[in-house]
Amino acid sequence: MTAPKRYLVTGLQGQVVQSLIERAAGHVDVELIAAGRPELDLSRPESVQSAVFSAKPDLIISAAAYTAVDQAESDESAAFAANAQGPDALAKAAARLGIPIVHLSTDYVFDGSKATPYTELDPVAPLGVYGRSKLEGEYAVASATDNHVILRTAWVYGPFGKNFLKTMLKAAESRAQFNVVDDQNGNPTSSIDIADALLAISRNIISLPDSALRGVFHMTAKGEATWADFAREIFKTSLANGGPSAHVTSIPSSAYPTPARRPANSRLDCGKLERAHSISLPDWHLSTASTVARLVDVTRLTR
Ligand SMILES: NC(=O)C1=CN([C@@H]2O[C@H](COP(=O)(O)OP(=O)(O)OC[C@H]3O[C@@H](n4cnc5c(N)ncnc54)[C@H](OP(=O)(O)O)[C@@H]3O)[C@@H](O)[C@H]2O)C=CC1
Ligand SMILES: Cc1cn([C@H]2C[C@H](O)[C@@H](COP(=O)(O)OP(=O)(O)O[C@H]3O[C@@H](C)C(=O)[C@@H](O)[C@H]3O)O2)c(=O)[nH]c1=O
Ligand SMILES: [Mg+2]
Repeated sequence: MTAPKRYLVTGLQGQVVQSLIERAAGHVDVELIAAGRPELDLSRPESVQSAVFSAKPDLIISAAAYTAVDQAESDESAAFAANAQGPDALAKAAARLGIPIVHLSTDYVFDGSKATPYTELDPVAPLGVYGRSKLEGEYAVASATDNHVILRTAWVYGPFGKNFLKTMLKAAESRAQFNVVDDQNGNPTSSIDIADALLAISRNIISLPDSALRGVFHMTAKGEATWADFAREIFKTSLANGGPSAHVTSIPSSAYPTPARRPANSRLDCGKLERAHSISLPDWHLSTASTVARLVDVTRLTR
C-alpha cells in the first residue's frame, strides 16, 4: 500500500473541520491534520506559513474563517485578517510547496438580486463586510496559485459548532413559537456532506492535473428553502424523533433587523461541480433529518 496522503485543514472546533475529522477517519489513504489557534492563527501570516511548512502536507483544506456575519460589520479588520490575509498566506505557502489548496467560500459574495440560482459566471457584489472579506480571500487564493479549488457553499448546519439548526433545537426546549424570515432563499447544506465532498474533491485534484477540476465551484445541497421552511422542517423531524418542537411564524426580513443585510436570493447552481468532478450533495431534507435525529438522540442520552 502507498503511504496515506497528508491533508492539513485549518481550524479546530469549526463545523466543517470537525465533520472532516469524523469523515476522514473512515479513509485509510488520508491522514488529516487539523491546525488552529494559537499555532496557526489566520491573523498572523507568519504563523500560517510556519504551521504549513512544519506539517509538510500534500494538500491544504482552508476551512477556518471569521463567520460572525453581524459582528463583522463592526469588526472589519478582524474579518479581513482572517478571511483575506489568512487565506493569502495559506495559498502562498501552498504555492511554495507546490501543493493544491481547497478553499471554502460563501453565497454571501452575491447581492441576491438575481431571480434564479447563481452560477460561477454571475457577477459578485457582496452586501456586507463578511461577504467582502470572503471575496477578497477568493481573489488572494486564486492569485497565489492556479492549483486551487474555491468552493462556495451556504447555510451550513451539522452536529458540531454553532448553526441555525442547533440554535433552533436548543431554543425550542424552552419556547413554543418563533418568528423566522421567509423572504431569503437558499440551500441549507450539511457539514457532513461538505466533508465527504471535500475528501472526494481533494482526491481528484491530488491525482489529476486537469485544469477543468480547478477554479471556482458552487457546492450546496440539492433543494431550496427559506429560513422559515428550514425551521419548520427541523421541528417536524425533531417531533418525529421525540425531540423539542415549536410553531414557526413567517416574517419578512424587515421585521428581523440585523446589522448585516443578507441576500434575498443566495441559491447556488451546482452544475459545474457535477460536470467536472461528478459530485453532487444530497437533498437538504435528507441531511436535515439525519442531523436532527443524531442531535435529538444525544440530548435524550445526556438528560
Ligand atoms: N457557517 C456557514 O453557514 C457557512 C460557512 N462558509 C464557509 O465555510 C468555512 C467553514 O465554516 P464553518 O465550519 O461553518 O465555520 P465555523 O464558524 O463553525 O468555524 C470557524 C473555524 O475557524 C476558526 N478560526 C476563526 N478565526 C480564526 C483565526 N484567526 N485563526 C485560525 N482559525 C480561526 C475557528 O477556530 P476555533 O476552532 O479556534 O474556534 C473555527 O475552527 C468557512 O470558510 C466559512 O466562511 C460558507 C458558507 C456558509
Ligand atoms: C435565530 C433566528 C434567525 N432568524 C434569521 C436571521 C437570518 O436571516 C437567518 C439565519 O440566521 P443566521 O444568523 O444563522 O444566519 P447567517 O449568520 O447570516 O448565516 C450565514 O452564515 C455565513 C457564515 C454564511 O456564509 C452564509 O451562507 C449563511 O449561512 O434567520 C430568524 O428569522 N429568526 C430567528 O429566530
Ligand atoms: Mg450566524
